[in-house]
Amino acid sequence: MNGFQGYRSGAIGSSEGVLELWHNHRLSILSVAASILMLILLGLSWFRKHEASPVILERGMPSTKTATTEQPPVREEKAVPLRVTPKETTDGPRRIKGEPRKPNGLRTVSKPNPERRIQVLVFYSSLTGTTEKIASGFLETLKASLEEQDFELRESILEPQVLDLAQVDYDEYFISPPKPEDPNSPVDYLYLFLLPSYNIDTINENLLEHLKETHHDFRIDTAPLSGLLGYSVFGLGDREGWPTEEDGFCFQAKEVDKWMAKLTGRKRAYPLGMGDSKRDLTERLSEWTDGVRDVLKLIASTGSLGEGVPGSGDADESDYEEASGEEDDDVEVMIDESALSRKQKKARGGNIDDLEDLGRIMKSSQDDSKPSNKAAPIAVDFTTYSKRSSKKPPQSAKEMVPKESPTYKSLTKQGYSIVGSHSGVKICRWTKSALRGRGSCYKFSFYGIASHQCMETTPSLSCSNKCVFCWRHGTNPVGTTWRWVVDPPDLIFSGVKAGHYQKIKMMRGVPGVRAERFAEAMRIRHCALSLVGEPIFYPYINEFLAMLHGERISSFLVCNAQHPDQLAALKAVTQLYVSIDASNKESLRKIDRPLHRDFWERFQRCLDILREKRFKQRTVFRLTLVKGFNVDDEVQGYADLVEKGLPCFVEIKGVTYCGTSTSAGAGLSMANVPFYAEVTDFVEALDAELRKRGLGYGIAAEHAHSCCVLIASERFRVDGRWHTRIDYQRFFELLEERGADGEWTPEDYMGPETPEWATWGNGGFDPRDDRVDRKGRKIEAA
Ligand SMILES: Cc1cc2nc3c(=O)[nH]c(=O)nc-3n(C[C@H](O)[C@H](O)[C@H](O)COP(=O)(O)O)c2cc1C
Ligand code: SF4
Repeated sequence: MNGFQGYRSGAIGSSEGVLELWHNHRLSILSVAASILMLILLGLSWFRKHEASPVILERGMPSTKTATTEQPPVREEKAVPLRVTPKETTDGPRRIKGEPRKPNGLRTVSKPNPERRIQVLVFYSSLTGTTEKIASGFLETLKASLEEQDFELRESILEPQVLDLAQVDYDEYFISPPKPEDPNSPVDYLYLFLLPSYNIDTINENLLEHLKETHHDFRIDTAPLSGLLGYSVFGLGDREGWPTEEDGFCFQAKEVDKWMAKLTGRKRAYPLGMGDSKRDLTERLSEWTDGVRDVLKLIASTGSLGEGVPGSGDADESDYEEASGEEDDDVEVMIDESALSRKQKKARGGNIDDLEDLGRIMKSSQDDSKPSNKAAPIAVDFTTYSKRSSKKPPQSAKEMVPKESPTYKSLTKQGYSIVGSHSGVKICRWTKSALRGRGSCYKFSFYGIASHQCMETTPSLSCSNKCVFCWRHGTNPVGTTWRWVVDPPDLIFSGVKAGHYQKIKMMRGVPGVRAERFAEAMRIRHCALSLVGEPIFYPYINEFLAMLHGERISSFLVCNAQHPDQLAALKAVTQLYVSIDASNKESLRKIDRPLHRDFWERFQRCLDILREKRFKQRTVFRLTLVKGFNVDDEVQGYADLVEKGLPCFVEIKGVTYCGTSTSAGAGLSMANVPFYAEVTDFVEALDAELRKRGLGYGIAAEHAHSCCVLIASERFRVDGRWHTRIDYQRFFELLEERGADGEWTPEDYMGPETPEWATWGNGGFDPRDDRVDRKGRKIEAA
């Protein structure tokens, strides 16, 4: 036991003893004297404690008796209010809970203070010597990488130090940040931990006990280490003895990470890393080291951890899932579309012919006075004009989503980054989930897409439908023609990538994000062109696709079956989707609310085109089931459409309800969301109908978690086993060998067998991940 533990329990015990004396005993001269003596001792211990926490006092931390409404200001961040909880009972100590305010989900980016130096402290513990060796190697790597930095950066970072947790005085480092030796030369600290796990009593237990006690100590702030610049933990373990995290793999590193999050007020600088000392330690450690190095550079150049989604450190480190405003991305969510602006309504009545007449010269409407961090828009008019109309083309075009428009505000509020004037990128719920080891979307189960390496984007936020289940929140531009300035594809490509990476980086401090997945996420491998809007509306979609493929990023493109000419002209994509939202004209009109008068003919033509493409590309029908709209009595109709288009796959998915007050405006409610059993009933009926017609389809896979089932053509069944996954490597090889117009078939890049857990009847949840409910609580396998 270390000296500190004795000291703490003694102090608290004394206070209770004194109270008892006062309240429960008749006073004798002796007891009064003893009490006075104890009060003096208690006072001294208070004094000692506060003296040991100079940063807290300096920053105006209130004592329990002098509660103020101020929180100590964290360096370069605003002072934050303290929440004072009312006394719950008349006895017991008064508790004051201080929590750093969540600054709108973002950490402030500030300027470094040239006066201050950064000190990296590497704490480690080691029983059998592995971590000790690792720690000194890590120190050398860190020092060497600092040597490579430019002079200014080097100057601001002091030589990193390694500290053995068996030797350090916890009071010195884990009640408040250490005091600098020279008060005139202030130092800010970054704590790094290299920690093996032991299921026996070791120094790790003492450390954890200390961290917990500090957090729960009513006399000091719950986050007394918030003065640190940040912290990060790397755990060492052994999968041979402790194969999974549930079995205890690296459990103490996880605990230290959790308690440090609370004590620092969510200053997790980099996700928790974990390595198996017998297998992947070197690889995992080197990923974590790279990440930590980048963060250190960021701190040295900006003075803070930069932008970040709030991490952890809430009172209960609750594995908090951002519930507010978080929808299932890439799943259909019901939103009120009735709130179209008058302008938009007017636009609907305007030109409604298709984009056929490309290539007229257009006068860019770019406002020169605007700060331009983007390349100039392409001076080409892609507007289509009615053949019947004698109207002259307009001489200028506007931006689709100008910065000052309500659409821009609405989209950015929903988490989109707007790139240029008509493109958007957003990280989806599944990307976040995969970063935290909580499962990827159905595209992983079916096609092998790891969600944390997937970018969801669109080069056109505008669309020519107003589907009742669309989640555009009623503000997106709609139109049948491209009436806007066109941004060049390279601008969009670099912009969406930057936007995506920036959003991934903001996940750095979120509890549960795994260092390994975080590192992998910094390389986009897939692109889902399925965000709001209609991607093939963008006149340079083929050029944009070529850029994706050039960086070996696969493309899943979803279109709304309203632009047959663009669909016909589309070059190779990894997987080509057409939304099939209804099986007949009336139903389609009701659900998609298309702007094109000849929407049904366009739809039919798209199916013909898809049929033609089926031996060249992986073609998919995407059905979104909305009860009361497109399910009842439509099985035959859908089977007709499958017979017409003969897609490689049919994805059937229940609509997702986003629960906003605006949903009702589109005439939808929770009652329109089918249960999974209803989805599977429909799938079985459709499957039976397709079999009856001898079309060669079968139910291949499912992802019950997102209410999605996959029917596949027998072309993707080999020796009785489904092969719905994709060989991405082969796809790129084919593209590179034969070009985007080259000849090959979808079977040429058919991937390995669909994993057993993903096949029909097995649920489709990756057993390596943890299933959690919406509150982040773990769901045990049935
Ligand atoms: C007695 C004992 C208990 C251990 N308990 C765990 C454990 O609960 N979880 C884990 O992941 N690894 C466990 N390990 C593995 C060690 O954490 C791992 O070997 C580590 O690399 C040892 O680091 P060190 O040599 O620096 O002490 C245990 C090892 C021993 C010898
Ligand atoms: S495909 Fe990509 S963008 Fe779409 S839900 Fe899955 S991970 Fe998200």
